[in-house]
Amino acid sequence: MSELLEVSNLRVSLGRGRARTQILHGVDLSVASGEIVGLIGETGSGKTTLARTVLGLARIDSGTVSLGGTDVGSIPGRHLRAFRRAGLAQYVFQDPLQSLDPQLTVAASVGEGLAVRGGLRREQLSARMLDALDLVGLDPSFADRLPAELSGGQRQRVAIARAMVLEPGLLICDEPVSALDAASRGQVLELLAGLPSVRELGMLFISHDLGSVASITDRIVVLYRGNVVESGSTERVLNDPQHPYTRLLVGSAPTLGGGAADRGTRAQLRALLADHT
Ligand SMILES: Nc1ncnc2c1ncn2[C@@H]1O[C@H](COP(=O)(O)OP(=O)(O)OP(=O)(O)O)[C@@H](O)[C@H]1O
Repeated sequence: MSELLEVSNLRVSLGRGRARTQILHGVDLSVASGEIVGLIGETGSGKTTLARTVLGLARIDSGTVSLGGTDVGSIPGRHLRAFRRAGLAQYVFQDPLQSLDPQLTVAASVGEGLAVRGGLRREQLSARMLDALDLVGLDPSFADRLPAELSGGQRQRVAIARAMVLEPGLLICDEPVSALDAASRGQVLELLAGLPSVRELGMLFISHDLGSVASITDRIVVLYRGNVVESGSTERVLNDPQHPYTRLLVGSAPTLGGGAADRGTRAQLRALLADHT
């Protein structure tokens, strides 16, 4: 497996003037083609900021982000749009309605990125769009529907098709199943888990839900207040967490044997955490 994404000692600040705050404090992370890496951490730990930086949407203070061999931080501002349009990394949001225009049919939504990129004839565009629908398990009859006519799970499939049609090397999924009901959640997770074996793809899977993370990732990176406090194989991190914060997360996860850490234990871990950060 070759490294697709290589993040090294990344520091990023957000906000302006006096409100400017450092969010990422020297983050290291990599994703190889063919693997699914889970990025976990509580609200505000910097997961989305990291994802946005990879997409060229946040300015880098120092450190590097290399995506498919391109140094994202050194792309001149005037070329960033072209970089994003090339679609080497694609983003799947928690709420598919964020990426789907309610006025556009499924066909128009899925084909939009390709149309903007240009260079394809109408029939080629249509064939690629149908191919992407097939990839996510939707038959051609969905092409003429509007988002309002779809279930939550079907909408998320369309959002995934819209990303995959651009043949990205990296798919960043930010809480992709947390807005779905339990049945659709399982189906969409199964779909995502299978993508790297049918397309040349690496995936960064961001989630609070350790149950989902456990079911589809190869490796896990744990982010705490903008620092990577632990990383390793999914099995090792979940079965033998080393850092107190990871122990707290794993112990509190209902889907992993729920609340294994009782209140007393959590209080102890929180105290430990205070010493470790
Ligand atoms: N534009 C901004 N200006 C200043 N601070 C910001 C800005 N956007 C986000 N932040 C802050 O950066 C921190 C990290 O936010 P981020 O969204 O990356 O966290 P997260 O781990 O993805 O959280 P969540 O799980 O809730 O999505 C938070 O404290 C947030 O308040």
